[in-house]
Amino acid sequence: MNPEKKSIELPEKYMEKMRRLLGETELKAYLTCMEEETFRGIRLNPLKVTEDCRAGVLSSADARTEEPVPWSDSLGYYYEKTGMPARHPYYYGGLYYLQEPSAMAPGAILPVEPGDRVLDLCAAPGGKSTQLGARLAGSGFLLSNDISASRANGLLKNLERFGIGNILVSSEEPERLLHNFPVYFDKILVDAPCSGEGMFRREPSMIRSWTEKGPEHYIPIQKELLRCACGMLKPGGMLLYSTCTFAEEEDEDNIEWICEEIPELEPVPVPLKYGFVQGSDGASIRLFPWRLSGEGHFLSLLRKKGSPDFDSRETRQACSADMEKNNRDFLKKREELAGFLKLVHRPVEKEGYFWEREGQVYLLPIPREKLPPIRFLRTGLLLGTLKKNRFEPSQALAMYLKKEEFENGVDFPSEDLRTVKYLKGETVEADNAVIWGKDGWCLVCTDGYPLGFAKRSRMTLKNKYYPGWRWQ
Ligand SMILES: C[S@@+](CC[C@H](N)C(=O)[O-])C[C@H]1O[C@@H](n2cnc3c(N)ncnc32)[C@H](O)[C@@H]1O
Repeated sequence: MNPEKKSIELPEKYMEKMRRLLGETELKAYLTCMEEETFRGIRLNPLKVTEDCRAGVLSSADARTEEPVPWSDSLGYYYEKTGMPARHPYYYGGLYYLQEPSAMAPGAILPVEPGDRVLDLCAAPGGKSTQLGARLAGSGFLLSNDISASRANGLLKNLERFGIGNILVSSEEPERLLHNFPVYFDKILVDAPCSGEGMFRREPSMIRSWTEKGPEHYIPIQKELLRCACGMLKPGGMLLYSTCTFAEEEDEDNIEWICEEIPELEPVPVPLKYGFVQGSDGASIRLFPWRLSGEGHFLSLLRKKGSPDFDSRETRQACSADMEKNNRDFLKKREELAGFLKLVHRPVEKEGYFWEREGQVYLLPIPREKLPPIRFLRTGLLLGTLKKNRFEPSQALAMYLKKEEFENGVDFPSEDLRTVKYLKGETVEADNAVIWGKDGWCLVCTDGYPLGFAKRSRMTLKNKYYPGWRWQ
């Protein structure tokens, strides 16, 4: 499958460890596979890609349709080294995310359901958050956090590009999150920073950083992440801990430690399918690159004993009455927004709470009073900005909508040069074959998938695509 050979030198200390973990035969298989080409994958966005257009999207993304990533909920596909899925307008339309195939497992195995409160504690750049957010299908919400503010910016862009509106994005210390969200979440992912042993083939620079900062550097960080995350988990809730390292001291040993610290936690065995290898605790799993088509990951699923609260239906009914009142009052005060929403053929006023801060209007997934004082990069879906007597819609709103959900639009074929021109920020001219509606705000699409907004005057489209999102 991977004919190209490459040579990777591994530190002796690491080799000894792997020999102990694997034994001679498996070690040989490991070393052989380290000379082969790395696996590359894309994961489709189920919020945008329907069954009937799946084949077309995959072929545009240069993906191999005959071989889905087995553990990816039928959303992941492989592509060859020569493929360039990030150089297609569909990538800009949020139709898929580029993700190493083994990294698709945690987001597929954590059993997220619509309506859940989900926390992704170490979320940037958003591979797993985009997956978890899509699984919520617009109901419940996802708090995506990363301690690095610069990385969290990229995370936000990826979530917005995927069209996920029910998000909170923060850049906070886990301890501070714990203080503000004790015993709060139904599902939590801790995709911890680690020594990265599973990434050595894909990113050989990780080998050097392993010799400088090996497992010992990461263990205390991982324990702290687990301690805080478990404190935020509700009884009956599930937590998935994952790393991209094979080191037992960062993997099973941490799980054993947290289960001793918090006796209400119990490991939930992950089914041994697809070539997964059982961890030494009998419940967790490893993905090894010589056993399956992926680079390497460790996963452990934990459950907090006790029953989930069953008041959620009542709470939701009360919430929807509050939401209606909040939004009615808001629209009375903000006629510019009310006027703009006449162009939107989707009941956004039933999908969250309108809230304004410094001229920006958001659709919050939870009432404003429930937002704790933490460092948010984003609170819900940014709908747009209130200017003097007018409302300017955001890029995030364009990505949230479907083509038919906006009154005025233009739809360029993806191979039409005007599509890339639009993505580069240029003014483009439309024609009668591709445009509908009237002058004013216009949703620019490609093959039926929204890319952003433009301001239309006759056939001229003044570009409103965000500069930070442009085609490079
Ligand atoms: C393995 S990466 C996460 C990858 C991400 N889950 C994805 O799928 O795209 C680990 C992340 O943890 C973040 N991180 C490191 N220490 C942290 C801490 N104490 N709290 C929160 N995030 C942390 C890093 O900035 C890094 O982005």
